[in-house]
Amino acid sequence: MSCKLASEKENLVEQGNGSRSRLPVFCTINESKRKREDELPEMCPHQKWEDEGSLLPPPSTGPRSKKRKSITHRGAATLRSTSKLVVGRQQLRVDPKAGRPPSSKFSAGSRRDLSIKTSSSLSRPLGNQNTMIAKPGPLSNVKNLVPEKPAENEKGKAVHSILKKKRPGWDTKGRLEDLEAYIRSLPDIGELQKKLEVLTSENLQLETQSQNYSKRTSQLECELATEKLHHKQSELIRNMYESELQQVRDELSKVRIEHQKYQDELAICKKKLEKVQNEVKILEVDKENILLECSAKDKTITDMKGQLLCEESKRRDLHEQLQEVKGNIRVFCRVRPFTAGEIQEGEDCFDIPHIKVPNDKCIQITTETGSLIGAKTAKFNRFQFDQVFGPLSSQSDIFEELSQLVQSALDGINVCIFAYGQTGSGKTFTMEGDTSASETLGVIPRSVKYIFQECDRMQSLGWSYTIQVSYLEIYNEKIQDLLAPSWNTTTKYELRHIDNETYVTNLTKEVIQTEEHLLSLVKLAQKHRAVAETECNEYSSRSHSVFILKLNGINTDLNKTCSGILNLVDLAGSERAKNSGAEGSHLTELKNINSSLTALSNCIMALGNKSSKPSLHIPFRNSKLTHLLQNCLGGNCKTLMFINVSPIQQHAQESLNSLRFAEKVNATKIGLAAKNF
Ligand SMILES: Nc1ncnc2c1ncn2[C@@H]1O[C@H](COP(=O)(O)OP(=O)(O)OP(=O)(O)O)[C@@H](O)[C@H]1O
Repeated sequence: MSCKLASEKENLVEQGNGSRSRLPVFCTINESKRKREDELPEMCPHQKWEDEGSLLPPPSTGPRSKKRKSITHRGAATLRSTSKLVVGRQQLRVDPKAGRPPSSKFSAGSRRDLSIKTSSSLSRPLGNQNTMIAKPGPLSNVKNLVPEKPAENEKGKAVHSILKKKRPGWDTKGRLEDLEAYIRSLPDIGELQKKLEVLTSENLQLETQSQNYSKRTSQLECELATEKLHHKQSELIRNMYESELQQVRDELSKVRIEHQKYQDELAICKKKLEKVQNEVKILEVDKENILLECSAKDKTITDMKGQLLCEESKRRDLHEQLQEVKGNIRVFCRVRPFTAGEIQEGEDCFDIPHIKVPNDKCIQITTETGSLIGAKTAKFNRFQFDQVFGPLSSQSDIFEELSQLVQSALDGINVCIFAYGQTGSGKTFTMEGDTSASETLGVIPRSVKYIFQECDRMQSLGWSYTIQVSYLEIYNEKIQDLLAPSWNTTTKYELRHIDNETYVTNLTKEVIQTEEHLLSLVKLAQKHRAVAETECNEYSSRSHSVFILKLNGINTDLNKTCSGILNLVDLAGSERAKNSGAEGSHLTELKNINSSLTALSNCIMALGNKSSKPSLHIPFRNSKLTHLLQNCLGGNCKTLMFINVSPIQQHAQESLNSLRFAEKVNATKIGLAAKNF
């Protein structure tokens, strides 16, 4: 029984244009014959196979198949555009469509080999199949080359039917007939050749076309690659620009927001500006009104200033008249309290048993006098003065009464204020005070403060002042400068007279601008005194200190000047030499002190008598003190004598002496004070 070997194996067939087409190869074999063939002894396998009338060799298996394979290779067929069918030594062109050689007859050689060859150049083994039928490939021309299935045309059907016939081995003729019939059924080889030629030419055209297409394809691919590159570049650039654009857009949106913000602020500012401008307009109107008011007020001020000057002039006149009434020489009495060291614990420092101040103009000192029978009797010594200050009186109480005299000095009058009394009676406390506290400041710092205040007030009236200070001491009739940069006793200070004015040679004159400046000068003076104290015991008690303030005023509006001198004198202790029991240098000191105090007393007395006796000589030059103060004593000056009284019982007699001296001074009437204009 013959069977079809599942032989639809596909083979690749190269075509003219280089492409490949898969061709199925059919292989049929009569299996029963093959069995029989295997059973045949010593037969040439070709012979056997040919004898059985089969065109195709059986599938190759084992040693036999190798032989067949060789046959097959010899007869191997590779379908190309041109195919040849070789039968024996005859080559027949095969028309694959017709499936038969052009001639229906062909002779078989002694060795009846059957093989199908393709053009040698492209031939390639198709495997061990014996029969091949090319199936239609992708090209239409190739389709024509491949014969249809034998069963699909008439001739093929006939061949098939012939081949299917069972011929006995011995029926050689029959088998030949079958073969001839089969050959006849094959297509016309000439036609096939023509078709092959056409196909070859078409194939060449197609190859050329294909090459052109390939070139064009590679060219296009190149262009495409370039285009792609350009496209990619453009894309990159676009991306870059898009990114930049985005950034710019972001920035723009930010700027727009900022711009909006600024516009809002600008609008607010504009509103504010408008408001301020309106306010400015209102203010300008106000300003004009105020300027008008100011000019009106200026006129009023000028008028008032004139009035004030008149009033000031009247005030000065009235002040002078008042001072006149009060007297150009006045006496104030001050009783100091006990110091802490002078009383027992629990005792009242203000309670002084032997001194009483019945009113502000009277003082009573009780002294004891011995009688003949030995019993002591109390004697009440009463004195009347312009003002009496008890132990409770403060520094400010004192200055309140004094300030009018300081004002006189500012008005251009020479003023002398003396502190007279025994040692320790409170002279220095009254004149300088304790500079550690404002309440305990004495006459000197308070006068300066008052002068500065008055200078400010007078400035509004057109007055400007210069304040010049000198501070000296007279010890044993010798002048010492307390404001010298350093304490020295070698410098000579002499009294001179120029233009009716007394001055001291080499004396320091400090122009002071502030109170502080003055206080620093007071401290310097205290320092010099302390040095002098170490050189000479109780120096300050035995010297007269003179604080001199020269006040020079100028009023350019009134074209006036004024010059006044304020002398604040802390006199030396007024102890009587015979009572003190002093000897030697101390006695000399006391004598000098007493002679100068007597000279002062004499001068004051003489000044008092001068009104009735104009030719009366005033002994100013009897002491350095009166010589120095001669221009500040007398008719054109004002004098205030402070009598300081000690609270100590043992000092009562000395106190009485001071009070009696003061009483005499108080009784003196000096002529009218004259202004230094
Ligand atoms: N009014 C007073 N209130 C309180 N203490 C006073 C008063 N007066 C003077 N003293 C005190 O009494 C003491 C003596 O005073 P002060 O030194 O002023 O006397 P003095 O007369 O100047 O003496 P001297 O002649 O020795 O200089 C001082 O301790 C002083 O502080």
